[in-house]
Amino acid sequence: MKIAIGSDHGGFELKEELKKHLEDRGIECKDFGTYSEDSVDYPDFGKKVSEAVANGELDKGIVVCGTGIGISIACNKVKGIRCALCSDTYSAKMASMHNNANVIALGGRVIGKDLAKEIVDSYLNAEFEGGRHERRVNKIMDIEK
Ligand SMILES: O=C(CO)[C@H](O)[C@H](O)COP(=O)(O)O
Repeated sequence: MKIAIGSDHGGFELKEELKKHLEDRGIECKDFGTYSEDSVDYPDFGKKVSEAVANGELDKGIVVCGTGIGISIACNKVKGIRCALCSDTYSAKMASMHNNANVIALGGRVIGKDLAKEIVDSYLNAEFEGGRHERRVNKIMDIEK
């Protein structure tokens, strides 16, 4: 599995932590920036990560801004993206099992790094259940048409 990862300045520190965590787990990452704590605009990075997932270059995405809210909104504007803002491990697991989320967003100013790593692991370790959830996800995707 290959992961696209990106953040703004508010999520930079957590993004770096998560990148290291994924690499330690042997999961390949492509970092779409930002690459410092200099102030930037989160839609630019949500768009880059989401386009890479939507076009199939990478399998899933992880995005971080200060709250996770702005970057998740931006990601969900990209066709084919289902981005879930997660602040707990149960939601992260369900984002995968029920919603087939292909990107998760985290708030670098909201959650600590250890919880963030557990959230990422819960998301990546879970699989989409399909069945009734597939029908509902298809209805979400139909809204884009
Ligand atoms: O959380 C965010 C968007 O939802 C941003 O990271 C936050 O708005 C950036 O704020 P500032 O420019 O004051 O650092």
